[in-house]
Amino acid sequence: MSENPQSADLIVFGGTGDLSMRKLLPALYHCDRDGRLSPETRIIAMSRGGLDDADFRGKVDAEVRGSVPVDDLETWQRFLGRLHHVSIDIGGEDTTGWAKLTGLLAGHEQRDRVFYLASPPMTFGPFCRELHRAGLVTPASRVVLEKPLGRDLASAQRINDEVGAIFDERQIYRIDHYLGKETVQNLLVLRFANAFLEPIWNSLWIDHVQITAAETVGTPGRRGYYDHAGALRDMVQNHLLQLLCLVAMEPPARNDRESIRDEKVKVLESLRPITGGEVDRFTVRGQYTAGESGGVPVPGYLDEPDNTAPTDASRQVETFAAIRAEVKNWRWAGVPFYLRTGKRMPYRCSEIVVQFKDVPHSIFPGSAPNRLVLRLQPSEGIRLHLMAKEPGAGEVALKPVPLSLSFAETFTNRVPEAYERLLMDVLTGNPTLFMRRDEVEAAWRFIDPILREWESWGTPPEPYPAGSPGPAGAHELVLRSGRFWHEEDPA
Ligand SMILES: NC(=O)C1=CN([C@@H]2O[C@H](COP(=O)(O)OP(=O)(O)OC[C@H]3O[C@@H](n4cnc5c(N)ncnc54)[C@H](OP(=O)(O)O)[C@@H]3O)[C@@H](O)[C@H]2O)C=CC1
Ligand SMILES: O=C1O[C@H](COP(=O)(O)O)[C@@H](O)[C@H](O)[C@H]1O
Repeated sequence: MSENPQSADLIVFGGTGDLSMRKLLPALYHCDRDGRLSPETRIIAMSRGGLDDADFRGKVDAEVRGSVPVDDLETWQRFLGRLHHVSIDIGGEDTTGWAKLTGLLAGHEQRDRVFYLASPPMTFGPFCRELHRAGLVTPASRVVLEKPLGRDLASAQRINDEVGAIFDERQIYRIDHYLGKETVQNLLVLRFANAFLEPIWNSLWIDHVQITAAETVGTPGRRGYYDHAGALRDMVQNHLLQLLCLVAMEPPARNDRESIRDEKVKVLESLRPITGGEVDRFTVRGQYTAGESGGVPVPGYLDEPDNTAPTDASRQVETFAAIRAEVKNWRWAGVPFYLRTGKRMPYRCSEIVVQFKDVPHSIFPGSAPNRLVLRLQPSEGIRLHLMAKEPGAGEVALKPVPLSLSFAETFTNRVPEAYERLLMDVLTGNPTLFMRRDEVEAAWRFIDPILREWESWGTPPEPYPAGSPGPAGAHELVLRSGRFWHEEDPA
C-alpha cells in the first residue's frame, strides 16, 4: 500500500482540540496503519496546555484509541511514538515553546514541513508571523488553514493578507473537509465521466436542488466557538456552498488544481445576492430547545453543559440555517437551490437531492418526477428514483423505485474518511481539493449581507425542539413554492 512516502513534520496548532482529537489524529492513524506515512514522519501538537510528549501520548491513548480500530498494538505504539507536544500560547509572553519547536525542527529542513492551523481563525495570522520570526518557514513548507476562514469578508481578507505575507499562495491549503468525502468526489465523476446527465443537467429538466447536512449531535462543550460562529458560518459558508458549486459548475477543461477552482469561483460569483427585505423571505434561522435525540432527553442549546455560561451571543446564535439560493446564469436561471443544516436533527444525513421536472404530459395516473439522491453520509451512495409499473394484470399502477448504487455493496475497499484523503494530499503537495483565496472570499461576499441583516434584527432565532426537523420556517421556505424537503431516515 506504500506510496513511497516522504518524511515530513506535521505541526498541528490546536493539536489538543476537538477537531484534532476527533478527526485529525484518527485519520493520521489510518494513514499510518495503511503504510502511507514514512517511518520518520512526526506529528507535533501545539496548545497552551502544559503537556510534555508523554502526557500528550497518554491523552491520545485514552481519548483516540477507542475511536479507531486498533488491530495490532505494535502499529498503535508506532503511531504514538510519532507524537510530540509543545506548549505555546500565541498571545503570551513565554517564548520557551518557540525555542522547543525550533530545537525539534533543527536539522530537518529538507523534510516536507506542514503547519496545520486547527486553532481559532484569529490565531492564524499571529501563528504565521511567529513561525516566520523564528525562521521556521522553509521553501518546502505548506500551511493548512481550517474553516471557517474568519467570521466575515473583512476578517477573511485580513487573515488571507496576514498568512499571504509569510506564505506564497501555492503553499496555502484552505481545507474544507466536505471536499474530501467520497461521494463528493464521485459527484464530479458522475457528472463529467458519464455522458447521459449533461444534456438534462439544467433548468429545462431540473426543478430544484436540495442540499442538506443534518446532524444529531448538539454542541456540548463548544460554546466558546459556536456562540461566535453559528450554522451559517460553521457549515453554509463553506461545506454547503462548496457542494452547490460542484453541482452547478460548468465542465472544467481538466481535472487539475486551477481548472476546477476556476469553475467554482464562477458559480459563487453568479449567486444572486440575498439582501435587505429578501433575507426574511429567503433565509431561516433556528435554535434547538430541549427535546429528544435517539429516544434520550437532551437539553436545549442554552442549557448544553459547558464551562462557560450562556451569554447574549448564545441567545442569538443559530444552530439551524436554511437558504433559498439562485445561480444567475443560462444553465440555472429560475432553479432554486435550497440549502439547510442543523444540529440536533432527527437523524444524521448529508445529501444532495436533484429534483427533476415532471413529464410534460402524463398518460399514467400517479406519476411523480424523478429524483437523483447523492448520499454523502451515512451509507454513501447514489440513488435515482424512477417510476416503474407494479407487476399485475389489472390497471397499470405506478410505483417510485430506486436504482441504487451503494458504495459499500459495490466496492470492497474501505471508504476513507475525508481527512485521510486531504491530509495525504497536503503531505504530497496536491492542492486540487483545497479552496483558493478568491473562492473563500466570494463565498463570504454572498453570506455577509445575510449575517448583517440577521444581526440587525436583534431577535432570537426561531426555536425548534431537539430531534425535530428544524423550525416551521424551514418548511414554509420550500412550501411557498409548492415544494417539500426530501425527508428519508437513512437508517
Ligand atoms: N471541531 C470540528 O469538528 C471542526 C473544527 N474546525 C475548525 O478547527 C478549528 C479548531 O476547532 P476545534 O478543535 O473545534 O476547537 P477547540 O476549541 O476544541 O480547540 C482549539 C485548539 O486550539 C488551541 N488554542 C486555542 N487558543 C490558543 C492560543 N492562543 N495559543 C495556542 N493554542 C491555542 C487549544 O488548546 P488550549 O486551549 O489548550 O490552548 C485547542 O488545542 C476552528 O478553526 C474550527 O472552525 C473545522 C472543521 C470541523
Ligand atoms: O466543519 C464542521 O463539520 C462538522 C460536521 O462534519 P461531518 O463530516 O461529521 O459532517 C460539524 O459538526 C462542525 O460543527 C463543523 O465545524
